[in-house]
Amino acid sequence: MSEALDREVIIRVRDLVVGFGDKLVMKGLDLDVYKGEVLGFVGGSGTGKSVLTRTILGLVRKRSGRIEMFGSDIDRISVKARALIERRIGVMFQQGALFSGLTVKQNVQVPMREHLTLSPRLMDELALLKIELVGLPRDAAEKYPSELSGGMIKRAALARALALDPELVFLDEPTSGLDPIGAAEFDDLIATLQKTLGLTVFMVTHDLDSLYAICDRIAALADGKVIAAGPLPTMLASPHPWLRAYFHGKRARQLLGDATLAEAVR
Ligand SMILES: Nc1ncnc2c1ncn2[C@@H]1O[C@H](COP(=O)(O)OP(=O)(O)OP(=O)(O)O)[C@@H](O)[C@H]1O
Repeated sequence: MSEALDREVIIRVRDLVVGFGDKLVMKGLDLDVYKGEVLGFVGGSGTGKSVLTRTILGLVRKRSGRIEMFGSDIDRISVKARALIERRIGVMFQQGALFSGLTVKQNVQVPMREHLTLSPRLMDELALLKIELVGLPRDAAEKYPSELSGGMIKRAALARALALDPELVFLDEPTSGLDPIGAAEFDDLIATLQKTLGLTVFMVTHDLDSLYAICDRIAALADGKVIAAGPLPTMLASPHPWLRAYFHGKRARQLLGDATLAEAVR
């Protein structure tokens, strides 16, 4: 508790209500994301993980509630202040969402063009740095998304998310569609970048391996609310039926082993 009170909150969501027509997706949701952590955000299919991400990013309109980022209520700041906050954020959407008509380098330069005024040469150098940072070969820079493998597309999308040297990164199912080895390599990349760049990471994922391998805390969404949040042992010990099914199901047992799970709930 005192640890939580001491930590700087980068995203604070309070009493968030979001809906479409007469259907409510968020029903008074609260969430804190702390500076420097990797928060894994889980929930059943269609519970609203993407909607929450998009609402925090200002892409979906909320009905009520408060969203603060970097200490500012995003409804109460000027357009200029909002743009400054956007510069501190990187986003990797599901499936990469690269522009198919642009090369990898040009994709990485999109946020640079939007937010910075740089010479073409400097933009090229910066884009190449980001491309190397995510472990892509230099010659990937001139390739189009259709010429890349699934894993390379993810890396290119991550390079674009890092284009503006963000402090906070949103990753929407970063390892989906990758084979287990590719997914583990991508987890390692995220963990390394998070440590070396001091990033705060908000990661929506279905991938139990990622949760175990790289998340400092996990938050679970069900019925429009965060039903539990904390480090893995806290989540494993939760009596909530959805969490028990999720963390103690067959796949979890294969990953963690029965002994670890039994230890966690003792
Ligand atoms: N623009 C929209 N208009 C109407 N309903 C929407 C819209 N966007 C999302 N929804 C609905 O909101 C709910 C939550 O969707 P969301 O995509 O956030 O789920 P999710 O938890 O990310 O699911 P998954 O894990 O399958 O990606 C779903 O019922 C979806 O149909």
